[in-house]
Amino acid sequence: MNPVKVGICGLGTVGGGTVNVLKRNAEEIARRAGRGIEVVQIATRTPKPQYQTTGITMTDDVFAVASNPEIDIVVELIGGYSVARELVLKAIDNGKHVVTANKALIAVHGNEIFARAREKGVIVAFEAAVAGGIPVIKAIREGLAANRINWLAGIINGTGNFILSEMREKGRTFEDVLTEAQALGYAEADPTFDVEGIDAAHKLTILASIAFGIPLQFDKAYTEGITKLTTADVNYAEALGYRIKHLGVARRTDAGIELRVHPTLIPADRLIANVNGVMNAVMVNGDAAGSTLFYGAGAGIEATASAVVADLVDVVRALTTDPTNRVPHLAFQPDSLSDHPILPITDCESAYYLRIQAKDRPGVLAQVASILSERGINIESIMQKEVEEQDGLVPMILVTHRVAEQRMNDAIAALEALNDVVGNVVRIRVEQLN
Ligand SMILES: NC(=O)c1ccc[n+]([C@@H]2O[C@H](COP(=O)([O-])OP(=O)(O)OC[C@H]3O[C@@H](n4cnc5c(N)ncnc54)[C@H](O)[C@@H]3O)[C@@H](O)[C@H]2O)c1
Ligand SMILES: N[C@@H](CCO)C(=O)O
Ligand code: NA
Repeated sequence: MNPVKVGICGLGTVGGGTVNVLKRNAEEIARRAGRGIEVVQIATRTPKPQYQTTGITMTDDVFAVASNPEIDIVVELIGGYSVARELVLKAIDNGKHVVTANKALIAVHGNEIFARAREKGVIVAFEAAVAGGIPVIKAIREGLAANRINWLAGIINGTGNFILSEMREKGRTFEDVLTEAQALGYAEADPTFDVEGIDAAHKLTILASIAFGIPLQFDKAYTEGITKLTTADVNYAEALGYRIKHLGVARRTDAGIELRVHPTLIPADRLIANVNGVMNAVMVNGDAAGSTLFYGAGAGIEATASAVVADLVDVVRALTTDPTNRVPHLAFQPDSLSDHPILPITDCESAYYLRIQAKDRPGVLAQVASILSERGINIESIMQKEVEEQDGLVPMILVTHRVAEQRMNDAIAALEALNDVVGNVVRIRVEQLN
């Protein structure tokens, strides 16, 4: 099948990431989508030579993309309200599907845009608009579709959370961290959107609509930023067992829906209180599922591109006439499954915690170390109890670097064969998960 043709408007942080991810993972993406996804045109005012655009038509006119008869899907990544609105409406009028990362646009003009899209029978997808790379829109819309959602609460601005985390952990100044967030591409074109809570309110507005089935009502959201927070309050909160986080909260009550963004004290031992840096997290409480928590990078080049490309895959799948291709049972199209082998455990790699019961004699440690080093196993840390346990045995605790299981099996057999080692070596695998 021919690839689906895509036009991208905006080659900044997210646009550049999208071009990169589409190119790097082209084959994997086509195996999932059922067709290739080809970028044929990019509109930008600021061409970026670092992105590979060979074979792609470049223009500075976003409306040329919306009118290009070759293009099936327009990706809006220019940001802002007015040109983006015109662009998206024009693309829809021309029968194109739209993918956007623009939460300001959806929160403020979404009702109008969706109505127009319904008239024209096209899809408008916006996973990247909320919490960057976290697929939270999909999770609420599809995964939690059975639930009456009671409330949701989230850290939904990466820049703000990055600033608060760096100020608390490293004592850096607000301005210093904001400048870094801008350099990393996290911040909005106007960073007051981030630090005054406007961006979070845009996202919360979208989440509330998806959670409760209400029209988008950004103008009703209460918005308070982080600019008035002081180090003193951060420290007092800490002393009381709390962390201060900038939260968006949407809660259903008998009287109506609470829609509010503001700094909030959260007990320090809650998972969401430990979400730091550019990471975002959204907690959703539904009557059937209870509380679920979605965590991941809330901003940044490829994290956001991940959500944009996922929306592209969704649109491509929706275009197929075969319903089984739209939701492939194993996420990849059935004729695209690969024969990559599953490894036997002996070929699997991990780090290891080892506990060795050794006789309290000089030279045992050297013997243990040489058995491991002969097999290329590096020791990360070692702990030997000073005091003898019963029977003159001293436990020796080691943590190793990653190594294939077979090699560790050989090493353990050699360790157990040492005269000064008694009984079996206890092994527990270690995963750093970072
Ligand atoms: N940066 C992030 O981490 C992130 C995450 C999620 C969502 N978003 C959203 O994605 C969108 C893009 O953000 P970004 O960070 O990539 O912005 P950016 O400023 O890095 O890039 C915007 C690009 O659009 C181009 N552009 C803007 N107006 C144009 C016009 N009228 N004609 C032609 N080109 C135009 C600019 O030249 C630039 O290449 C915004 O809506 C933003 O809110 C960003
Ligand atoms: N400026 C936004 C980008 C992601 O939406 C943030 O920092 O969260
Ligand atoms: Na998302």
